[in-house]
Amino acid sequence: MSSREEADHAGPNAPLLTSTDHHDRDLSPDPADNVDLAPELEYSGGWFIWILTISAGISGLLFGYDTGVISSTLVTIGSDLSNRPLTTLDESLITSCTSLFALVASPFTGVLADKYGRRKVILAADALFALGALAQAFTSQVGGMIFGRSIVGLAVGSASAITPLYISEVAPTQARGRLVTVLSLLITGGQVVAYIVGWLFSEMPGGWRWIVGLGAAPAFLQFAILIFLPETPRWLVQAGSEDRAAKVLTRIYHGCPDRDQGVRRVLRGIRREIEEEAEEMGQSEIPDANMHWFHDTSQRAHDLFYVGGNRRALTIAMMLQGLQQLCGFNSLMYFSGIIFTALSFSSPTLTSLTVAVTNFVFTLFAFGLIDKIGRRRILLYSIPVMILALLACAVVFSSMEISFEPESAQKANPNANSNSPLLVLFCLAVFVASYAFGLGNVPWQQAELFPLNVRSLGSSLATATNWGSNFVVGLTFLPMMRWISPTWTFVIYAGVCAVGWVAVHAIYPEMSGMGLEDVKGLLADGWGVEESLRRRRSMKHI
Ligand SMILES: O[C@H]1[C@H](O)[C@@H](O)[C@H](O)[C@@H](O)[C@H]1O
Repeated sequence: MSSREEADHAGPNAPLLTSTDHHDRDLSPDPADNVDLAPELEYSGGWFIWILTISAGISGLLFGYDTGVISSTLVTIGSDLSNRPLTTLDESLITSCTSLFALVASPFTGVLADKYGRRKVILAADALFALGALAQAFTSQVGGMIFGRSIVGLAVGSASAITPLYISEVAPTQARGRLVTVLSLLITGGQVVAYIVGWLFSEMPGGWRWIVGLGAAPAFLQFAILIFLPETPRWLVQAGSEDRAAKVLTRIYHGCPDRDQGVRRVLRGIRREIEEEAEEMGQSEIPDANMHWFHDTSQRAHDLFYVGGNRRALTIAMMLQGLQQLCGFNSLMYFSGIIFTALSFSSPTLTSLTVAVTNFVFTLFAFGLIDKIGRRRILLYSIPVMILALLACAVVFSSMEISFEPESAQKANPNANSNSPLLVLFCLAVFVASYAFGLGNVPWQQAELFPLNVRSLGSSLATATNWGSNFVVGLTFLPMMRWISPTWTFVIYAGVCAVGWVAVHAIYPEMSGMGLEDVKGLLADGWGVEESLRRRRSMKHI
């Protein structure tokens, strides 16, 4: 038996740790705490973890719906707002205010999630989702629409920072990748639903009010369910409620043959992390989250930027999130209607649906394979396919006469009898499929990179990078298509992906199969790439 197995066999019937245990504890290393060496339990969770994941994941559905709904909304509003057709400025403001406010909300989310808990932040985001949806549905002014979309932006920003973190913190290690990918499935599923709803209501007078207003329904549903669901065990221990954390873990590991062992192992890992943090801060007790809140927040920010391992985690998470957006994927999400109109497809909205559906279907493949293939490998395999697809698109575009000037939509199509539009569609579908398989979901695994004390702050800054880059792409795509040509626009996106591949290869370690509490050691003295690959190889041999 390995030392680690012995540690966890400290007795399956030994009582679970209680909130008072840590006061009697000596901080010197205890062999039973040696979680680094222990094999992870082969347990990927029962029904309870699925309920938690799907309930929290409804935020993803809302995020997808509210970002996917914009293209059909814009084309169906007509003159319903402010008694005039929308100007180009109105359209840009209505589209980009959501990403901008998401960018504003995400950094604060981390601070609030540490103080009030992860669950309360999700509930607050629900209230904002519902308010924003209703404000849009009942407005008669362009300004009201921008207000509603901005409120939705605050909701999307906080939900996208907090939900992956909640799921990572409740998930058993062996299923963490898949469970966080459920969130990506719900985001991309929400985008498909948005496209379908948009298409169904587009002919109805005032149908756009239903399109945007329907976004309130899942928010009410999630609010009702989440009230009954627990806070994450990690946050509970940090807040001094170890008894409650043990209860939640016992439910999570309910069907596991070694349930008590699993619960003890996770609790030990969390406590060890908190104790190390306390030691580093020169304290002898676990910090009380309420009393030391202000001090903790500035300490966390300091730790995030000045502790090497945390800074490395932040660099990786921000790099991945920036890459996810700067590869240009969302230009298809937001402007595929315009692209397919310029390519003279007879039904641009229906053609756009292929983008959303491909995105969803390949996220489904990622869901099935991510824990087997591993996060790093899935990216190293899929990014080159994205590059080839983008370059192929650029080549086809260079052989076409195509214009993205607004007035060109009315002109005769010079490519009417060529196969080029179909070829572009095919290349875009390959690009979307490879994106969905890797970059579309792996960056949302971000929470696992950070140790507990800086997890929510780090995750929210990485999420802010996502929204900042999303905003840049949304703002620059059409001008780039017009001014430097579609060919060069796609070559630039391919270049971003190539740089991203090199960065992933150099600094992103393999996180699959690692406990959340083991990550700190991995990034402590370097990027940990070799070490992580060694661990993964040896895990496969256990
Ligand atoms: O993970 C999601 C998903 O890939 C969506 O399709 C995309 O629109 C989002 O920007 C991204 O964060």
